[in-house]
Amino acid sequence: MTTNGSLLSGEVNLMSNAVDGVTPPFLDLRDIVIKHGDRTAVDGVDLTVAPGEFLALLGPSGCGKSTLLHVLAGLRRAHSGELRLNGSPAAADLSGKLRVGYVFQDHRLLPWRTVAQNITIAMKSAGVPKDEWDARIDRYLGMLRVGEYRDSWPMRLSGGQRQRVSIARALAVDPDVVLMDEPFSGLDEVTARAMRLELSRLREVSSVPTVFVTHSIKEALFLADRVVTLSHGPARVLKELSVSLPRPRQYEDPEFARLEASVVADVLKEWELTDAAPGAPERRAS
Ligand SMILES: Nc1ncnc2c1ncn2[C@@H]1O[C@H](COP(=O)(O)OP(=O)(O)OP(=O)(O)O)[C@@H](O)[C@H]1O
Repeated sequence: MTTNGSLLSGEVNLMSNAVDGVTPPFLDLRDIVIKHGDRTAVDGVDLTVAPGEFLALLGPSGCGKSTLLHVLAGLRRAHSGELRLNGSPAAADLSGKLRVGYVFQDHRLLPWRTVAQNITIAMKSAGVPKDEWDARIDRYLGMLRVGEYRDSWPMRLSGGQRQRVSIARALAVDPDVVLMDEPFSGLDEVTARAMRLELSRLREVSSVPTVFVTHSIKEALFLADRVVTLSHGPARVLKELSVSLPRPRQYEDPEFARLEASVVADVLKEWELTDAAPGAPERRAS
């Protein structure tokens, strides 16, 4: 780590860099600090994502989850810290080093393009060969059960259907990593539950490493292999929890309820004790 806020850059080897049979994390972030101007948004976060892992980043509104995701997406540089990709040092700026499938809170489909055209635009900019476009559109829309809307305008779809299309668009670029920023928080609870189930089902056929940002404890426990709980802003890691319950998970399962209660106890204690407003410039002394 350099002292001027930027990181040492290095060759990025996207192939596995296993040493002595031990596969390194796909992504390995150490002591990452991210600032907006002179305000610290992420304050020394350590985070790993294993190959094929579904990781949930759980934190309260404004704590810095999206900011962290933006660094993973290569949209923003870390101020300081160490970042590794498959065991090899990577620069603070991941831009162009990973093919990212990004799913936003809102669908971000262009209303003047059909569903298929929206997906085509993403594939084109990701460099997917043209002769694969049609097959991929059919495959991923089919996988998300919205194949019949291939040639529809986004405005003809429900909110849940639009989010299905935006997930299909993210997968169609054959991403190295999928980043999802509260993709179901704009949906009603019934639709959100259906979408979580859909995503859980998708994991059976797709093992792209995924980082899923949420402030919903239920959602994190329903979906993730591992839940990383963040503090009030500026974000610090409070706790990590591996979730080994079989899928699809049941909210009413006593073990699910027990895990939920333990996370609630952890986060409420921290979040309630923090009287600083979200995004306050400095973290509380602990
Ligand atoms: N471009 C920016 N310039 C200045 N401050 C910013 C910028 N983007 C975010 N922030 C601030 O950084 C802090 C973290 O924001 P961020 O969007 O990462 O939080 P979040 O946990 O994703 O919030 P939410 O769950 O509400 O989406 C907030 O205080 C926010 O106001």
